[in-house]
Amino acid sequence: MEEAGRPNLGDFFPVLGKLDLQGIQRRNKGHVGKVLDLFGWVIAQRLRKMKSESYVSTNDMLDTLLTIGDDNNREAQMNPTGIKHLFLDLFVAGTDTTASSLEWAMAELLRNPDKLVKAKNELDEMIGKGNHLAESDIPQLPYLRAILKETFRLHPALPLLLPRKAGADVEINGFTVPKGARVLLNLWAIGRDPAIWDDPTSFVPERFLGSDVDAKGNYFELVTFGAGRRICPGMPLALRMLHMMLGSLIHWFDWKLSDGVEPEKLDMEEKFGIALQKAKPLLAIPTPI
Ligand code: HEM
Repeated sequence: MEEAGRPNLGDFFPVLGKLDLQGIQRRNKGHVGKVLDLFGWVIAQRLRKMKSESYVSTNDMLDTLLTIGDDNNREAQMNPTGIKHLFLDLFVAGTDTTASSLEWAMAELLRNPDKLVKAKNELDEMIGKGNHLAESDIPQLPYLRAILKETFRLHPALPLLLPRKAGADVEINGFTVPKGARVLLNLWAIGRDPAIWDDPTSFVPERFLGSDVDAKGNYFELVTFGAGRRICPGMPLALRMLHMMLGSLIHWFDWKLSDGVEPEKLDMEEKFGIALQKAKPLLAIPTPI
């Protein structure tokens, strides 16, 4: 992901694109090749196991896709090469985005201990100390949901979404976007626009309490996962995972920053790249409750 997000001269001067002067495409091919080899190995192992008579299906995603591949009556066919590339897509799109959103949420809570206490109290009240958080609890946890929305607003995992290309000349607000132009949507700036948000640089989950705004593509001020027919297909999984992981981290541990860092001094600098990551990884110490 880091390599793919490096500023590439070819993006600014398309005529230089094919020359790959910085070697970005060459290095990316190498990284992608390694990941594809790894998935290829996993698929080959599974196919070998599936041939054995004693094999009991796990019904996981790989088993399901391989079974679809065997079914000639289906319209959509999946062969191991297709599965390998599908896994690459999901792996690239789903790991850094989810991990960095969780890291930013934890960093904001450690920088704002009063919000952390509020989230902990909500979990204690709704789930009860010592009880595990379940997916079905998420609708009963408005403050936890508000924390994630506020994290998406300030720290969108893909701050410029994914690049688009105008299919035709389009006029928007008096500006002409010519056919073929690359269009980037600056979600980071929208999330901090004082014309839309009060006190935009502060972490205030409360702004989402009692508000209908969510990040599922219906409110253009918060399109963390994009919108429309190319909206992130991993959104339902990402939202479930993030609520479950963040809620469990808050519910099961007391947290403090390492090396005695004062909350207000926590470094929140961002690193340049496709995915918005913390420049300095968050160092925090959990104590089981
Ligand atoms: C916090 C977590 C995530 C965020 C913020 C996020 C955000 C996005 C965004 C903004 C897009 C581009 C949408 C557009 O073009 O308008 C996208 C595309 C995509 N995401 Fe996610 N995503 C996340 C997690 C995941 C997960 C967990 C998966 C899969 C396991 C996933 C799979 C994909 C794929 C395959 C695409 C490309 C879809 C296409 O080209 O049509 N994402 N995501």
